[in-house]
Amino acid sequence: MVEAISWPAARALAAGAACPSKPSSVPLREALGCRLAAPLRALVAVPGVDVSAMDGYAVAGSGPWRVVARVLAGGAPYGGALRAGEAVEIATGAPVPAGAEAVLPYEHADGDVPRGGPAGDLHAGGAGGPLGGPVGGSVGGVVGGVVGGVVVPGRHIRRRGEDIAEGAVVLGAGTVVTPVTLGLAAALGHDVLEVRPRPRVAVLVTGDEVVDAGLPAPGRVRDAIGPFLPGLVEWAGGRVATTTRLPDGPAALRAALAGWAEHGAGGGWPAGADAPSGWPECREDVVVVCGASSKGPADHLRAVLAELGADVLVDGVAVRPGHPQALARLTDGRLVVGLPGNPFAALAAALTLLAPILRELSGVPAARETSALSGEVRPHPRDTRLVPVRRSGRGAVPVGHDRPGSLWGAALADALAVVPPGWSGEQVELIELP
Ligand SMILES: Nc1nc2c(c(=O)[nH]1)N[C@H]1C(S)=C(S)[C@@H](COP(=O)(O)OP(=O)(O)OC[C@H]3O[C@@H](n4cnc5c(N)ncnc54)[C@H](O)[C@@H]3O)O[C@H]1N2
Ligand code: MOO
Repeated sequence: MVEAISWPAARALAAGAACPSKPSSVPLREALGCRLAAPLRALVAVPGVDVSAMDGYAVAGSGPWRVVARVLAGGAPYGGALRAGEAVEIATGAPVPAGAEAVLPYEHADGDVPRGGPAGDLHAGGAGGPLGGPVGGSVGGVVGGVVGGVVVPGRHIRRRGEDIAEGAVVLGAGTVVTPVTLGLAAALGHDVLEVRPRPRVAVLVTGDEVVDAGLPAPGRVRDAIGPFLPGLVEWAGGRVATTTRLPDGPAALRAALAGWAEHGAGGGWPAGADAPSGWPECREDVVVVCGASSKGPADHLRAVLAELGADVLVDGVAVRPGHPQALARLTDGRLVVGLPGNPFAALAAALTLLAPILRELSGVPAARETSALSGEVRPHPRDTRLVPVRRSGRGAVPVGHDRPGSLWGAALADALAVVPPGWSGEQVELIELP
């Protein structure tokens, strides 16, 4: 057991306690924010065939050209090869017929070309489009008609694989999946991505005085930690799988940490235990316990961890706020993070112990930033202070309202400044807030 270790040591120890998750295939939507576990390859070429880059006419040889067909994106391609002097009316993205040497956009075509919303009508394939006259008619530009103009060979034809060749590696393993990555992956034919999956987090909110909704009665407080954890966990690369309210008392906490499967033999709750209703089987990677971290009569976390034979890795951190935080490993390998009940202290502890664990498990890196600090800051002689700040042209400025029981300052802030013990004005690290 380690007593109140320094803040940097606690953060490093938390990161080192996590074993990175095994790669798995997940549907595109679920991959957002994860790291690619394998390079992303093009399963198809882009474009997949030679296509037109413009709405107009695909032409062969020199003009004028007789319009022999119309080809729409998504419609049947032109069956044969174009011969010199022939053209097909073509939509952007439609396959260019064999033999076509260039595409002549409508607006560069001479002759009796009807006007009026060519692209939209052509894409829609609707009759009444610009060239929507009867097939075989004699108006210039319609099938059977004639168009002229000047073309540059190869112009306005996107060749197969010109943007991305089939089989090309477009992103390396380790890339973080962004919304744009999902679009690219879909364009390249992927339905699933091989990623480091998001670690699953179970949240246990303790405290008989804690209520979930409405105005808290005298002596009660609204849960302010449960509501911020899912977003924080998601931001750090994980996912909150369950949030469970527990009554004060060691039995419920012990049972919840040990898991329903072990304690609910025969489907029942252990005799004498005040069982939380609907407690799901707890098989997440990390369990977060909110409250019960200190030394009061209702603070049972340490005793329960000891009973369960957990390996306590961190027992108190020299940081303000948040010093009663804890980290332990259960015998089945799951990590338990103990957050203090005071909400700003819980946030500080979540950023100290939980976020590094989730980042290590998911492989999603944290932004690193240092800054000058201006305004009044009182360093602590022995402990690191985490101070809510806003960035400004003259450095990070404390926003105040930073009592351990209140999230006001952190809600006004865009980062926490890490003020080391005995700080004397040098640049400080900023931890980004979710
Ligand atoms: N004798 C000592 N007492 C305390 C110490 C200490 O070292 N020795 N440390 C203090 C510090 S610092 C903190 S932080 C708190 C930590 O308390 P616990 O983690 O044991 O949490 P509780 O006692 O249950 O609650 C503390 C405080 O927070 C409120 N609370 C609890 N859960 C929530 C929640 N989900 N949302 C909003 N507020 C919550 C609770 O009502 C209490 O007011 O211990 C100090 N005491
Ligand atoms: O540090 Mo407690 O963690 O002050 O609120």
